[in-house]
Amino acid sequence: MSTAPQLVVHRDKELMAQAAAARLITRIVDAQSSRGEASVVLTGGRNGNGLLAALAAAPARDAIDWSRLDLWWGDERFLPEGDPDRNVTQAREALLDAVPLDPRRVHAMPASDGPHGSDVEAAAAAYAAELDAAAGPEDHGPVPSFDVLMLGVGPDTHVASLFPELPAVRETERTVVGVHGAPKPPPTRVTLTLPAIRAAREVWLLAAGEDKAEAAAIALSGAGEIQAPAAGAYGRSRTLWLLDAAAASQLPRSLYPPATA
Ligand SMILES: O=C1O[C@H](COP(=O)(O)O)[C@@H](O)[C@H](O)[C@H]1O
Repeated sequence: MSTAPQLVVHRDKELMAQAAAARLITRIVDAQSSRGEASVVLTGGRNGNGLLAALAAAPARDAIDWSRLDLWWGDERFLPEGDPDRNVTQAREALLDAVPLDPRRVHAMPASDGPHGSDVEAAAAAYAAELDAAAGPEDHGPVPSFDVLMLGVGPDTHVASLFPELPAVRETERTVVGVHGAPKPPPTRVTLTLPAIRAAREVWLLAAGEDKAEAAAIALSGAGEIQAPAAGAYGRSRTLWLLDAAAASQLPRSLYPPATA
């Protein structure tokens, strides 16, 4: 069942990143208090990395028990380990290297020079198997019920590496697939599919900057998920769009909240 998107609009991208980081800290701490652990799916891109940098700078980050946090990725650029364009490399730089995570709980997607070599389908299948192994009987299928799954929204409405009209966004069975011919470099990627994304309790879509305004307006105005993948990303309990004023500037009046914070 889809949850209707809720919108929060902040003054600018810096404030959006700080507020989203504060929100994430609270969500992780709450999950760890009630279940003893938490799981979060990270996104790449400017907004996702901005959030991680804000989290690194937030004194309240110490409220998180980093050793009881599972980190997963929504997508990865299929490049060699340590490549500066890999989402995990950027996340390590922005935050992960500065906090005491349990390395066994950091579930990076395979690199193109890893055990599967350049076989992106094998890499995707391996990540799907890792997710399946982490899912428990209380989960709703072969993917854990992530507490929060974050997605940066691309200017073309892509989320994770689900680009408009490409086969990956049409996938209804597999939880992770290889992507060929992505319009944004690099062309070869690994991505969670929409069914895997929808296993999350909460899905947060991040959109800051003028170049995201059209995408946000299209995705939030009833577009189909094949043409606008962001429109198909929702969580089981909550779907939250975190925007800055520039990204919200083309939203229809009926959607735009009365006040910005
Ligand atoms: O390539 C990617 O792009 C999107 C959006 O990135 P942005 O820089 O336009 O915010 C990102 O969500 C995805 O994880 C990444 O691989």
